[in-house]
Amino acid sequence: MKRKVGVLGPEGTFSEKAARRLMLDSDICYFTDFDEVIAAVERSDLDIGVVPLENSLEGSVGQTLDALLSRDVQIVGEMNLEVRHCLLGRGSPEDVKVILSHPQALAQCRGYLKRRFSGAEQRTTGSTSHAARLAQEFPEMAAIADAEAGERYGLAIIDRNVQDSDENVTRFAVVGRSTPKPTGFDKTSLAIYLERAEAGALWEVLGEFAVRKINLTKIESRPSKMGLGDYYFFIDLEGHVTDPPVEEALARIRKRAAVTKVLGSYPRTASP
Ligand SMILES: O=C(O)C(=O)C[C@]1(C(=O)O)C=C[C@@H](O)C=C1
Repeated sequence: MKRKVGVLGPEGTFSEKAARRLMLDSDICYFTDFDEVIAAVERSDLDIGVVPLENSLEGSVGQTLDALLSRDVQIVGEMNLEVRHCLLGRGSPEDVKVILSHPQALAQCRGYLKRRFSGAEQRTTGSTSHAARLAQEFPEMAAIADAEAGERYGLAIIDRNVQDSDENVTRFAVVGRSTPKPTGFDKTSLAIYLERAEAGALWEVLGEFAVRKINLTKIESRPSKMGLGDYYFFIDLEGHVTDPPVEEALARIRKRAAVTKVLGSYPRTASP
C-alpha cells in the first residue's frame, strides 16, 4: 500500500516538491497549514508529513516549531530544497497591482519586490500555490511561487529567480510517530525549557554537550508564550538519542531543565 504523506496545499507547493523528491511512491494529501499536517500525523490519519523547518534567508518557521513542541510526533528525517521563486501572472508586469504569496516567500523576495514593484500591494496567502491559484482568476494579481505551480495554474512567468539570494534553501522535516534506528550519521533535535533561567543555566546545558564532544548544529530561542523574555531553546546536535554520550548528556540536562523534549533523532543530510 502507498504511504499517505501530508503537505501544505493546494497542489504545487514547495512542500509538495520536497515530499515528492523524498518519496516517489506515495499518496499526497493537502492541508491548509503546517499544524494541520502535524496534527494529522499525530492522529495517525497520515503515515508522514513534510513541513518546512527553517530557511536560509528568513530563519525558522515558527508554526512548525510550535507544533513539534506541542504534539506527540517525531522528526524522522530532513531534506534541504533549493527554493527558486518566479513572479507568475496572466498579464504583463505593468498590469500587476497586487502581489500574492505565502509570508515566507514574500519575505524571501523582499528586496526584489521593493526594487521592482514598490507601488504594488502585497497580500499574504496560505501557500505559494494558493497564490498562483488566485492569480489565475484576476489579471491584476501576480503570485510569487514555483515555476511548476505556474504551469499547473496556467500562468505565464513574468520574472524568474526573484528570491533575494541564490542561496535560498529551505530545510524540511519529515514527521512521523516513531524514532528511526541509528545509522551512524544522525541528528537529534531537542526543545529545552529552563524554568528559572539563573545566571549560567544555558551555559551549563551547553557544557553537557561540550564535555562529551557532541557537536551542535543549531541553537535558537523561541518565545515560551508564558511571558515576555521567557524562552524555549531549540537545539540540533550531531548524534542519535541512543548514542551513550547523547544519552548521558540528556540524563544530566533532564535534572536541570523543566522540560527536555526530544523532537526527533533521524539520519542527517550530507549538506549543511
Ligand atoms: O508555500 C509553499 O509553497 C510552502 O511549501 C511553504 C514554504 C515555507 O513556508 O517555507 C516552503 C518553502 C519556501 O520557503 C516558501 C514557502
